[in-house]
Amino acid sequence: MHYFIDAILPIPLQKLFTYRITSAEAKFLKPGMRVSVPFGKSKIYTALVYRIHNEAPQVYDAKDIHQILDESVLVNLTQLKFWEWVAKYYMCTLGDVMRAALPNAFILESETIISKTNIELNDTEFKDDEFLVYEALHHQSSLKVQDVMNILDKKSVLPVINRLIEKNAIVLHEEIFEKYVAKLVRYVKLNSNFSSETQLQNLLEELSRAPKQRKVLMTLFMLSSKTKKPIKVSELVSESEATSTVVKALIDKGILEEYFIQKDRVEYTGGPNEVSKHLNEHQEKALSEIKSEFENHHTVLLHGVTSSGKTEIYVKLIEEVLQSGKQVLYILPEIALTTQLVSRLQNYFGEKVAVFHSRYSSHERVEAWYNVLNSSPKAQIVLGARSSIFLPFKSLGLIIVDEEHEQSFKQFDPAPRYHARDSAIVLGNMHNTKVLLGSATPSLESYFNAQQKRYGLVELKYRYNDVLMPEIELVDIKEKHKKKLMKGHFSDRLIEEMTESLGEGHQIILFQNRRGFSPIIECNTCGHAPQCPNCDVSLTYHQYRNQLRCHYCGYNTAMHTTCSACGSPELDNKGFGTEQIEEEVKVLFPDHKVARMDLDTTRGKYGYEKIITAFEQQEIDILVGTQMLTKGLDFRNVKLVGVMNADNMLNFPDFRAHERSFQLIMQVSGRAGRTDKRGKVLVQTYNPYHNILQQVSANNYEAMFKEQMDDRFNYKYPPVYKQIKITLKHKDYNKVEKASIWLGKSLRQVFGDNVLGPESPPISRIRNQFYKNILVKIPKKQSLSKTKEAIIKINNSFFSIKDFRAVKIVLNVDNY
Ligand SMILES: Nc1ncnc2c1ncn2[C@@H]1O[C@H](COP(=O)(O)OP(=O)(O)OP(=O)(O)O)[C@@H](O)[C@H]1O
Ligand SMILES: [Zn+2]
Repeated sequence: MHYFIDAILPIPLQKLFTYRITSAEAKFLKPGMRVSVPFGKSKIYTALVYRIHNEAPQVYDAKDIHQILDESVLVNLTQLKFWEWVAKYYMCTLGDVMRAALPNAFILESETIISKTNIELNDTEFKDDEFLVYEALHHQSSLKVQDVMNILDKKSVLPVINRLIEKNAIVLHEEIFEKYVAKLVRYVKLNSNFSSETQLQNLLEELSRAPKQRKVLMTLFMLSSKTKKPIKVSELVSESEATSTVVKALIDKGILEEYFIQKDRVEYTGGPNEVSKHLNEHQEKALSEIKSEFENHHTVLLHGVTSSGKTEIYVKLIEEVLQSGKQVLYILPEIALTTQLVSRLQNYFGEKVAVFHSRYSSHERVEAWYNVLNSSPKAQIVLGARSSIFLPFKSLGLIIVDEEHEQSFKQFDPAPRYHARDSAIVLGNMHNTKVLLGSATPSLESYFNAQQKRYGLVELKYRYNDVLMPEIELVDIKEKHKKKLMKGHFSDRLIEEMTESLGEGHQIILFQNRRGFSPIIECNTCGHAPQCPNCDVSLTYHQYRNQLRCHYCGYNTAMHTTCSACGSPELDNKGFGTEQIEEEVKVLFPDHKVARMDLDTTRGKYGYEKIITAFEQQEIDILVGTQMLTKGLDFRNVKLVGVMNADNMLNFPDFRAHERSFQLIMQVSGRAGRTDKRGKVLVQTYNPYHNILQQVSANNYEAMFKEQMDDRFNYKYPPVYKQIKITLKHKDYNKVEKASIWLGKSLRQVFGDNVLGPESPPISRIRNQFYKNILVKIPKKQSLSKTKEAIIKINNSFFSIKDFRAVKIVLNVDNY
């Protein structure tokens, strides 16, 4: 009898590949183990065993596998089932999913580049073959897998490489990552030897001969009685008018004790092993509602206003799950922005929290994988970005999707183009586990699902501490321009409020949407932006054709010379960025420190952490930023938030622009007044009567939801219709045009008017490839899987046309 495996290769192959194995290998191998296999003429890949069987392939001779790479299963059966769902739902291959799911270090291939780490290791730690490779890396900076084969004069080198990775001796080229170490601040306190009355008396007596030291000590007592916060050395020195030598003398004598805390991880907490907070009555009620909703629903949406203390509720739920010995998956939109949350959870759960993110080194990711796989106590709570849904969970007890409305849960490129929230819900189903979605501004689709009773819904309307929601004031900048009350992009009202806030020692956040750079035409006089007559979106300016175009239906018109609303000739390609705002702030408030948080300033390794920490430590008075600022950050001293221009968000050419604007403004407003005093938000706009802004200032999510849903019904957009976007790419414009017309026609024959396009996207050429988009809208009652089957069938006929074969097609399911 012959034995074979079907294997998943980490490349986009439509079918699994079959390899021959020996009967001994067949006994040992299980689905979910890795093997290395030859592919093509000379390539070697890491593949994953999917099925073991006795059926020889019909059309080719199966090759032998090279080598077995695992001693036990690396990917469990539930994961394989989940991969299958992802591949089917998002219309990609299992190889695509494998590549997204496994840390790179697990899928070595012949092209992988290997280099040495900076860690010097002892020669005795290596086996002979490992040493040869390690040695070679001292003479040349990097090696390919093929080089390693030559060095060792054998083909099966992946196990050697794997062992070297485990020993931290080598890394794969893409990843060199260091952990951020926050700047340490030096503090002092009285040594605990002097805690009793008498000891203290004796000490003061003793110090009567050292008046300077005595003064420092008395100052320390004075400061400690005034505040509960730790006392900084620098503060003590300046308050007691002493020198740091005097303080040092006291430390050397063992009278004072110096200590360090990472400033960004402390203050309001009692150290690393805090117990979870006592919930207030609203939180308590929400918690019990969540539990009762879970009795009838697999997924529950927690709609809790900003700063209502949702995180503390999650903590209570996590505690319960941990007691049952199960694992918790807590996913967040962008881990880099959530240092704050990591430390909050670590305060409560210490080592049990594992963080998983693509920016971590291969070693760390491999370690996290094994910890989860083995249900190690070190990874009972996995806090991660979207890719953490692919970890090898054995017994999930709860999935939390925080800030569920965030767009960054969706992966746009490369395949699998999955949405981590939606996939997490499916994952939860497979594990028979509850899923909690949380947000202050839920996505329309989740709220819609809650209304349809598919999800349970729990509302939490009060901020923790009963602080009122920030007061929102709309500032009409059209009016201000007319009355000459603008300085640059700042209205007199904003300057007034900023001055007052700074005077009181509070911090300020100024929000300017990154998308301000998008090519939208806006009238300088009335703020009107030309709209598409067929769709609910603004038209986009295409410079090279001097046209206004709609991205959705292809409507186009020559660029207007005057505003179609007010007739003014002052049409402007709007878009000012954070940088410009920062410059203006420097001129307006030269005595205050301003910083900027956007893609440019956070690029470095510790970009985000540095800025967030500096803002927390109040080294920055005014922080200017993009939507990065809006995500779940918890600052204590911010009282004022300024939204520089609401219009460029509202006019963004996307059917979700209004929903997004509401979410962004509500979220950034939510950063104000989180402690005791009510915060204030100023929203500058040309159009204060815009419904979205009215809904924002009334904090009326339900009204926004209702109105937007009406639009979605009328224009057949999600969540009412589903949609699949099909993108065609080729370097020859005529070819892609012809191909897209053919495809559009064929799709229309099946789906009729629910096909939009083909249409050139606003950036129609990227890296010398021309793009065309086709959108397929899918009514609720039309079967999604049948729709996909039809699309695949049409695609197959497409590729059977010789002329089109070189055109690349990208399918994006739920492309929003
Ligand atoms: N029960 C509680 N006891 C003490 N402090 C609490 C409690 N609940 C919340 N807080 C504090 O209130 C602040 C806001 O809570 P949290 O960050 O959990 O709100 P949130 O609902 O997640 O907000 P957002 O949606 O804006 O991220 C935090 O500093 C938190 O520590
Ligand atoms: Zn249109």
